[in-house]
Amino acid sequence: MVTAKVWVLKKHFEGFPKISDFDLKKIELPNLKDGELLLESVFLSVDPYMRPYSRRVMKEDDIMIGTQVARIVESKNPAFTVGVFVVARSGWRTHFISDGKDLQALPSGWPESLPRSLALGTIGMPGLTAYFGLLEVCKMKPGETVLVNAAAGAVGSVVGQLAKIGGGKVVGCAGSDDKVAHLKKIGFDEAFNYKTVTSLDEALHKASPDGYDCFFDNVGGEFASVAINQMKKYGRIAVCGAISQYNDSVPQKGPYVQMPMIFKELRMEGFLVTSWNNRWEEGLKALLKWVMEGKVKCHEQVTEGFENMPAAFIGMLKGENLGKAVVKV
Ligand SMILES: NC(=O)C1=CN([C@@H]2O[C@H](COP(=O)(O)OP(=O)(O)OC[C@H]3O[C@@H](n4cnc5c(N)ncnc54)[C@H](OP(=O)(O)O)[C@@H]3O)[C@@H](O)[C@H]2O)C=CC1
Ligand SMILES: CCCCC/C=C\CC(=O)/C=C/C=C/C=C/[C@@H](O)CCCC(=O)O
Repeated sequence: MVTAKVWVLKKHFEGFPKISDFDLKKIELPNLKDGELLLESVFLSVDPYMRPYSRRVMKEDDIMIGTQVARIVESKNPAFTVGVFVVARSGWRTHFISDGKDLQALPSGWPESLPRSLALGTIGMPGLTAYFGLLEVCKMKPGETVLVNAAAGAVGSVVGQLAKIGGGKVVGCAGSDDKVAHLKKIGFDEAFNYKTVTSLDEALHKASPDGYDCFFDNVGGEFASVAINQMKKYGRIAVCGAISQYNDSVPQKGPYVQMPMIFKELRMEGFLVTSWNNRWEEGLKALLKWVMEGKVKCHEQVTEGFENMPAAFIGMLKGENLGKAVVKV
């Protein structure tokens, strides 16, 4: 019998999640039946969506939702071999049993030298979010100017690099000077610390006096209200996330966007990366190629230890991560 450790949602979050909202439990796993696999989590993802989704899809005492890179340690399923690594959506667990149907193989051609944790970030769901959000929602064209916030994070850092590959000018903002320095290092044309500028409006104008063709919004709230006034005519806004609001007990007033939307004839479109599930293989193949060619640089914030999952999650929500936040078991 294998004993799995799991993190459950002890109490629904009120405002910012607290360590006391989580509970660490042990579960004795049964012996495998024919067709089943036993897997151990190697890397686990902590993502912003877990905060808003917890209220929508979880009840108290549920195991926290989430994805992991896991290794097959025992197999009674001829289609799966012990030692193989896969991406699973089994939540915050150290070990779990699967029938194989919910497992994704790493993209073919994954080199031994490439950290498998990237399958949770740049070459995974966040990277695909950047890929489809920029190419299919923003529909960025060469020579255009792209604005992205939370730019040093898992999604934003890929948006900026894909925009450069696509021949765009890229402006990014993030919440620390170290993150701003990182953005410039990975090729952003302009970058600023939104927490320290005296005026967001002036900072956005200085970074691109002609305005923005595409705005990849990860943050929402006040930032979106200011940024929309600097969109160029016929600009496109990809509403990817609203992390500035996830921890609000009372939702902020939405940005007043009607006037610029009308007079600039803007297109604003919300999207979920899961809407392109049938094209994830295409996206992952492209992202893996760009990473191997050195055109997309990857950065991870690795927290050691399964016991530190709540701290890693809370830290990410507070902006303590540079790059994709993952937990190494
Ligand atoms: N639509 C979709 O299908 C998907 C949407 N998303 C969304 O994309 C966004 C980025 O996700 P991801 O890249 O995984 O996360 P990140 O790796 O970017 O980490 C979250 C970052 O958000 C920033 N942040 C946190 N709170 C605030 C705030 N109040 N105001 C401004 N910035 C804040 C912090 O960076 P900083 O230092 O810049 O403050 C923090 O590091 C999220 O909104 C997420 O929900 C992600 C995946 C799929
Ligand atoms: C209050 C409404 C909030 C709506 C959307 C909030 C955030 C958008 C976002 O971050 C969406 C993320 C989508 C992630 C998809 C992840 C899947 O690959 C895996 C889901 C994990 C699981 O099923 O356990």
